[in-house]
Amino acid sequence: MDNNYMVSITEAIELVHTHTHVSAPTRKLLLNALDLFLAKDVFSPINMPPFNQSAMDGYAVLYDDNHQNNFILVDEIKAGDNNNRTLQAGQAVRIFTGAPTPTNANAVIMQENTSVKNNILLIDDVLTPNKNIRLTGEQIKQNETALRKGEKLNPAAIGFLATLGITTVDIYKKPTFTIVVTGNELAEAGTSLEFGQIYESNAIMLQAALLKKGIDNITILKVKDNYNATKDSLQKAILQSDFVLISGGISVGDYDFVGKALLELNTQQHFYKIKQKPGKPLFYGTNGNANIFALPGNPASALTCYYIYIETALQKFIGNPNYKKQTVRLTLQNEYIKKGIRGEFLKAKVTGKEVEILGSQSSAMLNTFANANALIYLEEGVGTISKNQIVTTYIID
Ligand SMILES: Nc1nc2c(c(=O)[nH]1)N[C@H]1C(S)=C(S)[C@@H](COP(=O)(O)OP(=O)(O)OC[C@H]3O[C@@H](n4cnc5c(N)ncnc54)[C@H](O)[C@@H]3O)O[C@H]1N2
Ligand code: MOO
Repeated sequence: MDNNYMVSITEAIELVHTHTHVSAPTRKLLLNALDLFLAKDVFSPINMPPFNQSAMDGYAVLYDDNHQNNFILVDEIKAGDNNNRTLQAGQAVRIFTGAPTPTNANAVIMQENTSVKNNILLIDDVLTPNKNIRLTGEQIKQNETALRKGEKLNPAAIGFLATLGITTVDIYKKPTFTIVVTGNELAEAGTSLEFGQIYESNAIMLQAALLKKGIDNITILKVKDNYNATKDSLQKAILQSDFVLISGGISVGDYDFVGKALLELNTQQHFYKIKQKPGKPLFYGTNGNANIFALPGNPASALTCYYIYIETALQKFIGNPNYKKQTVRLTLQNEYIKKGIRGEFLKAKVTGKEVEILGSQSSAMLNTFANANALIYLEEGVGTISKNQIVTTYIID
């Protein structure tokens, strides 16, 4: 691909959808699978409930046309009792919530609607078949599908599988990330700045964004603007990670070595440069199992590209069937004068159904991004937009 060729935003998103490598399935303990997506259907190994259960504290009875109000009490069964008995018509047992009802009991009467005199149970209630009995397998039967491939394991899903006695599940594993930070001008926070230096902030920012998505296996490599050092770091990152994010060094300057090094390492380039602002010089490629994004060094560009492209790729990788980013349509609160024809992502603040474009839209500035909870998307070719216009917005969280 010609390195001056710029794809459109929609083409770039489509290429990410198409080329992102998906995770290999792996078996995990239930709790370690929280928020991950099932790689296989899960079948229930048991009936749930496994036996007819009382849903109330009261009395289990075997009633028929001749036995509706008076029953002889013959036993007591509490939760956990291994008492698998039967009744004769007209008999009742004292029973408690969660206890196994006698095999042929056909109703449980809550104790508030009963009285007992001389071992005779009197009922002030209407008897209906299986009243207050949780029947065997009524939630799920043995071998039925409990959860389907692609479902996300939220706390309820984990609880549900635990009720079936399941301890492990096959999920798509979380990716490992390496963030490669390039730039001679970058100093560590906590040290004093020499003239010409700025503090390095992209690594921790991207790390924070990934941590919010539950990604914690992140290696950070820092490299000077030197071709061989850049190439060596990229080689290492590609071999060790599912995702490689590179910050800086991707533009056209004499010391921007990232693009050249990635191609030299036989990376398959899917695009390099997008008709967008910010984040024009964004490289996306794959190499072996690695998904590679070389982000512009400007902090707001890097973070915008993260939200729009990398988060999408991440969701595809972890098997989310709905990995495509959703937008909402909101009413704009302030005018924006758009210059140029590139598509734009604007830092914005959503309140209810309204959205406000924030100041400091420069790709070098994070001061208003820090207050943003959304990115407004203006398509290529769109001109100035006015107050009360409906705009397409990505919510970032
Ligand atoms: N002749 C041209 N020059 C530039 C173009 C162009 O099309 N033609 N594009 C501009 C645009 S747009 C962007 S965005 C940048 C991207 O450049 P790089 O990705 O090569 O990034 P750097 O030059 O390394 O850095 C850009 C800027 O960001 C600061 N930076 C870099 N890394 C960090 C970091 N880890 N933490 C904080 N700040 C960082 C860096 O000091 C620069 O100020 O290229 C334009 N130039
Ligand atoms: O594309 Mo750059 O990210 O506008 O500054």
